[in-house]
Amino acid sequence: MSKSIKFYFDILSPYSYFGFEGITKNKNVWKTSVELKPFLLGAIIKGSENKGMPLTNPLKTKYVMKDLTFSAQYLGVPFRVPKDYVNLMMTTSSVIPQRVLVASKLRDGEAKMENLTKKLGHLFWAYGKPIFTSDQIQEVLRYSQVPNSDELFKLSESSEVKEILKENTKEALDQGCFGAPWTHIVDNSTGNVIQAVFGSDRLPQIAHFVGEEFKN
Ligand SMILES: N[C@@H](CCC(=O)N[C@@H](CS)C(=O)NCC(=O)O)C(=O)O
Repeated sequence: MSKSIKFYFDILSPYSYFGFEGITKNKNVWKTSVELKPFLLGAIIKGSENKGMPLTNPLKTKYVMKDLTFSAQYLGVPFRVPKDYVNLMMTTSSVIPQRVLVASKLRDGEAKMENLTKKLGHLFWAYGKPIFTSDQIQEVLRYSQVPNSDELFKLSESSEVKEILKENTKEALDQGCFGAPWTHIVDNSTGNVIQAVFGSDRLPQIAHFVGEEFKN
């Protein structure tokens, strides 16, 4: 059976950052096609009524703070736990950068969106540069030398882009999504999702399931 992969991610999610780095490192040598889909973690948490977010439980919070560094070191991904991490995660919306990524995919295609996601991911998760407000993202787009960045930002505010982001989020929610990153393995002959998977740490299993090798 021929299969393909859809990888849903949110730049505000550190595990999405790890998963994005992991899957993009491998996908170019895979026969299996991988589509990268920005979605909105906040809407996923709300839509799935996930009250068990790690950061609402002190023991889980303590665990996650260590697990992040532990995972980043294992994966060889540059990473620093941001200052005031818990508060940041609870109060920040990623809707602006996520719309910019949808706009980038729409205007410039998947490969350019992949590059931009990596840039944003590194700037925020490795260097602590904020990317969440209109001003912050516009500055970063200019600094990253994205062509016609003002036009791209304008496109990110269009109803077309807003709808795509909502649609991506709904696609995941419809398959039982409650967190990020989230992956669908699709049967190409029917278009049906045959397996939906939570977490960056499941990438080796996903690769195995589609008959590919996963390298860290
Ligand atoms: N073990 C997973 C953890 C992923 C994770 O905790 N993701 C957070 C967002 S950064 C989440 O969606 N949590 C929801 C939950 O745990 O219910 C991994 O290594 O990727």
